[in-house]
Amino acid sequence: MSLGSDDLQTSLLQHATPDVTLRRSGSCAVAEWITSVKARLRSSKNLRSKLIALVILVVVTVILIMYTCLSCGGGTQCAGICSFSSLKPMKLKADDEVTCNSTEKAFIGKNPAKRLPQAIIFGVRKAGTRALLEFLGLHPDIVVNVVEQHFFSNDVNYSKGLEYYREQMSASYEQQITIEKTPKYFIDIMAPERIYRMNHSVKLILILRDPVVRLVSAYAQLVAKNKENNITYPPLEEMVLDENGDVNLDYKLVQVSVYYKHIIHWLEFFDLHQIHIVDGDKLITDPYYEIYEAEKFLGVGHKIQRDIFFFNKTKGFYCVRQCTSSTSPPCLGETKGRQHPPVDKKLVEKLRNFFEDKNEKFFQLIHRSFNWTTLIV
Ligand SMILES: Nc1ncnc2c1ncn2[C@@H]1O[C@H](COP(=O)(O)OS(=O)(=O)O)[C@@H](OP(=O)(O)O)[C@H]1O
Repeated sequence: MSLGSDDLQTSLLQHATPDVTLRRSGSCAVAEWITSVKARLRSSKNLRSKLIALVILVVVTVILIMYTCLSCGGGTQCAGICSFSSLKPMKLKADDEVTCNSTEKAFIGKNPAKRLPQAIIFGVRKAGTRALLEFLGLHPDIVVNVVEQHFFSNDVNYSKGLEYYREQMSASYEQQITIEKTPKYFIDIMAPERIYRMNHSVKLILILRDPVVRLVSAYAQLVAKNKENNITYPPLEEMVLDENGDVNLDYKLVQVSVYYKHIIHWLEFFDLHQIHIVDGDKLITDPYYEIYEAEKFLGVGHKIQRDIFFFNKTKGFYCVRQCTSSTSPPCLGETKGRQHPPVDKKLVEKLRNFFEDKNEKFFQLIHRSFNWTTLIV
């Protein structure tokens, strides 16, 4: 059937009702509409009407895509055509000059009070726990406790009771959640049970990093701390290997990196779905993605936008344009992102071999695996 120019335009305009169509039956109706318009295009012999039809088709398709993306608001359901706008990792502009845009949280909430944390970042030390906490603290519905409490991992603190613990928390409003972080909890044998007793449905967050890189990071911290007191800390090789040249399991830094031994205790008390795992190596390269995943786990809305983060060349890490208080700087302090000492390749290989089966055991327990074989130490 051939349609005249006006007929074709009228017909196309009649079909150009994206709003109604979309609301009626979503993306299927949109696809149907596009197909029907394409069919009419094909059947028209008149060049002018074909051109007009094509222009209308393009304009309406663009409007439809914009409408769909705006109405899905950047959530997971937006993956696909809308992912360009929110989810895909995007390289951000390097920016060394940015200062922190101090926006004290303008809370409008009910019943300000100190509350026990509904979520705890319980480890792992040197995996990025501070960055994670600080970034989550940008969310208007999250209140973070900046001081590590060591409440569940320290008998003296624990004996002071939950009221004492609650008193240590920052005040929050009813709709907000409070988060505490103490990396030591992960390796503490008593912490899982004690936390379970406080709240068995607490949300737990565990940030992980390649165990070898983590070990070297912890070692760099010890070297730096000792240097402050004019003490020379022994070379890594000396600490990490025993007299036979095998990896020294008595060295605390090695023990912490044997993740499976620690997680076993947590899984005695908590379901895996209660533990959200953050990839600490990815938090360094793409903080937005990891924070977005944590927002989903915590059940707070998606508020921490990609453009809050910027890469600071001098620091070598992502920093934030927005900060929780007028005194907080955009980047984490100098104890975060230290220069690691050079480590002999053979030692790295030995450590990687040592951790291989231990990592495998850990992956089986958490039903997830990480590529911890290639990162530069
Ligand atoms: N954005 C940003 N800025 C600075 N540092 C960052 C960031 N994201 C992750 N990291 C990594 O965090 C590592 C320190 O981990 P923690 O905060 O868990 O350390 S601690 O256990 O609280 O001492 C720290 O380890 P080192 O690089 O070895 O110092 C960083 O690599």
